[in-house]
Amino acid sequence: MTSHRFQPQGPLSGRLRVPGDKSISHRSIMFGALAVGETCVTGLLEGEDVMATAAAMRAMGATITKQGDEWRIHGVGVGGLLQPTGALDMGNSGTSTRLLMGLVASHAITAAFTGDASLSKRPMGRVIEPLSRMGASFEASPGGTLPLLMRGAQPAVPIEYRLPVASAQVKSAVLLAGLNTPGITTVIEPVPTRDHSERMLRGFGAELDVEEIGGERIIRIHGEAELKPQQVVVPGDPSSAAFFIVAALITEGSDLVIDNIGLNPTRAGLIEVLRQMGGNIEELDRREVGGEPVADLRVKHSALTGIEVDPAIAPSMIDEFPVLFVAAALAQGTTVTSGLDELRVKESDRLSAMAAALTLAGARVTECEDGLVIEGTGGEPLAGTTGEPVTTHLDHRIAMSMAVAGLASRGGVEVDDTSPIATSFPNFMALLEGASQ
Ligand SMILES: O=C(O)C1=C[C@@H](OP(=O)(O)O)[C@@H](O)[C@H](O)C1
Ligand SMILES: C=C(OP(=O)(O)O)C(=O)O
Repeated sequence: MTSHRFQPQGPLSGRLRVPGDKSISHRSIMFGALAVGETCVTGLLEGEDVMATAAAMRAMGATITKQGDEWRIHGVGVGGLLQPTGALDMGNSGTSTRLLMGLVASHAITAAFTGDASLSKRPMGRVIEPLSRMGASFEASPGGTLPLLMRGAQPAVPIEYRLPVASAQVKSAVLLAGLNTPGITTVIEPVPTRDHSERMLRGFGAELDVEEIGGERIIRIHGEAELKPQQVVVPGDPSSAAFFIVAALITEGSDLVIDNIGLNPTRAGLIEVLRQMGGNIEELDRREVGGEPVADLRVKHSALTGIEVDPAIAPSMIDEFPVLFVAAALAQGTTVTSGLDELRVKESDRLSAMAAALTLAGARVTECEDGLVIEGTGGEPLAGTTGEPVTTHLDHRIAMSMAVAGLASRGGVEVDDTSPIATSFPNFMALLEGASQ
């Protein structure tokens, strides 16, 4: 555990660049490892979560190396994954676990999945259920958690699966299992979630179609696919940029440009909500990078007003709520959020963790069953923590959100453990320090 006190540090200005998108980075390694030939990836996020995916794909036969700024992946072909000799250690990463369980489900592989204390509490029943229907079998810990052992099915059975939770990880697990399954595997998504798997699988040459009927998305993947190696350019992660967007909005005098941010509509909910609150966020040089819309964002200090956040927007900003709560704590008036049950099953219970942390830092927060209600200060800094530090519960987003709260406090915010930040944003502390110089 490495504790740190985050202090007010003056306006954020100049330009900065955050690391590559975590979701796209995981997928570029997985899909590269299933293509025949060499995939090259630039802008890959070198965080611990993505490295857990890389280690697992190596353990199942792929060759993954870094030369200069470029990652090169020699794939084994769909159906060609090898039996790993040891357990696959997923660290802190839900995305690695659920997507790789999907891949293993349609290979003749038996694999043990393990993870850290946070990941070992997270629900895997949501992927065990559809993957069992496809023929895989499981021995999981009580409650459907890690560690677990799974046996893939060869051949697997194609299914039509309606997602019971809005989850891109569950959607992707079924689609990835479908890659090596004869016939057509169908996922019905009542509420759209991030669509990187669909975009990238198409880019790698899979036959995948998406039909929209009455707001639902019906995604069909043709099995026994052949993936072709690609040149992937990973855009900057909007979920990482979120910390700097909020930091600039709530710190007086700030005028910051964050370069090269992915603005896929299934990820851009936070920007919309912050604009509704009065945030001044300008998109510069909108363009396309690696098949994703991208822009540089210019963010200026703004007087924010509390709002009622429409729960329908939640899937497009699911990882950004912790830092939105910080913005709300500094806004004028009340912010009400609801429909956020999924936040209770992330790296931590993010509703209770943020309610406790913000309260300790002097904010006025009420925790409800499926959201938080926050009375903002109207721009006045929070008091900050005095005695005990805030608890991050092995959750990178709690640590970074409370770092941002520290900037907008009188006495600073003490965070008990900054080490989880390395899972998604290894240079966060250095960038934060540099942004005010
Ligand atoms: O598919 C992905 O890359 C992700 C999906 C989301 O999880 P859920 O599918 O559990 O909502 C998100 O929270 C996670 O950080 C990354
Ligand atoms: C929920 C997250 O990641 P994962 O599910 O991959 O652990 C996150 O990065 O906020």
